[in-house]
Amino acid sequence: MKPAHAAIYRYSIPFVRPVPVRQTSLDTRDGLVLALRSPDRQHTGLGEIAPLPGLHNESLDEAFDELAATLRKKLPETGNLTLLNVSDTLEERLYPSVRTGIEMALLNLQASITGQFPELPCGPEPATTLPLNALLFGDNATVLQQAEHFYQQGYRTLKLKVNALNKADATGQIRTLDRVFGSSITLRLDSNQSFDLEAAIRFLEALPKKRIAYIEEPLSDPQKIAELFRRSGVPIALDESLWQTPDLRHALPDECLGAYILKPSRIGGITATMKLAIEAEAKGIPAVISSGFESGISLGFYAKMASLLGPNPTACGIDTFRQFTKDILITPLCSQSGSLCVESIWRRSTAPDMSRLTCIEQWTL
Ligand SMILES: O=C(O)CCC(=O)c1ccccc1C(=O)O
Ligand SMILES: [Mg+2]
Repeated sequence: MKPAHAAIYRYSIPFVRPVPVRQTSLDTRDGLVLALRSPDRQHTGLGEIAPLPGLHNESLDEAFDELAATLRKKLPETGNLTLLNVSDTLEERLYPSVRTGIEMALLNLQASITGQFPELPCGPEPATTLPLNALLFGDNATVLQQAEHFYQQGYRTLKLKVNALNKADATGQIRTLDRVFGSSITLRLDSNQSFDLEAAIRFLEALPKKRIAYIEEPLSDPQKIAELFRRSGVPIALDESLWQTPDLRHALPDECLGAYILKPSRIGGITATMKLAIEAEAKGIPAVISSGFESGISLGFYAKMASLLGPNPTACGIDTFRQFTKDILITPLCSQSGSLCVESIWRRSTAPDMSRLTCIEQWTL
């Protein structure tokens, strides 16, 4: 299989409301879509390259330059691609967002040609539906309103953004959610490395701990994660640490780890993410496929990835499609009873509304 034509498109989608990332907040999501086409142009494979300010180090322009340079050097002839070998077809030093987009496009092109998405070699039975965690952020009234809305829709896993700077609000929000929904929900917290150790301990001590599955990246100094677990008993999920300090996970006792949060475009590709997911599950740690506010093109693909991990997946962090006023797909993604139907969501993700994409460069490879 060898792509013969390539095109790079650009998109810009407004968020429904400003989305907080690290120190700032964003009004629009900007990204690139790579389309690889077969020699007869009958088949197209799409991949998305969308570094997020505050999450990625590379800018969109830097990603574009590297992507264009990679395409100019020609993509290699490839045999039977799987999620575990697609990475071998590319050179090692690529930005994580660029690697993810090219791997996604190659796998989607092969899936279009063969008529089916490649399964994992010797993998478990795939899931057909995928539960999601609803994302909660904002002031007290907004968080409760959102939680009630999602609960009515069928969501049972809620992920709340908490920040050391307004921990009193977060504490109140979590206690309210516990009082209103009790044991019918599971709460996940994400502090994006905002607490120091002592503040995190005090924060967690004041919470209904039995309701909390884990806290993602509680500490500005992740080296103290084991101590935080020892002193609080709350399992810790790794997100930023997985790429900032990749060896840290091996130094932590398995029982302290609540999950690996896996954002392919930040981890550095489809293969790298699947390998980490398989590592986590082998240790009995949930692998939560998550996203960095990418478009439906990535989210449909990530749904496929998550489904390949087994028939009973943990709730995924790809509910972010609802943060867009209008996605770039012909048929936007939607959930049913708080879950995604994997096959139909992936099919939707392969059909963009071309009027929302601007072509910026194309090649015959
Ligand atoms: O995991 C989810 O449910 C949504 C994704 C999410 O929270 C996120 C989105 C963009 C940047 C960082 C993060 C994060 O998990 O920290
Ligand atoms: Mg996180």
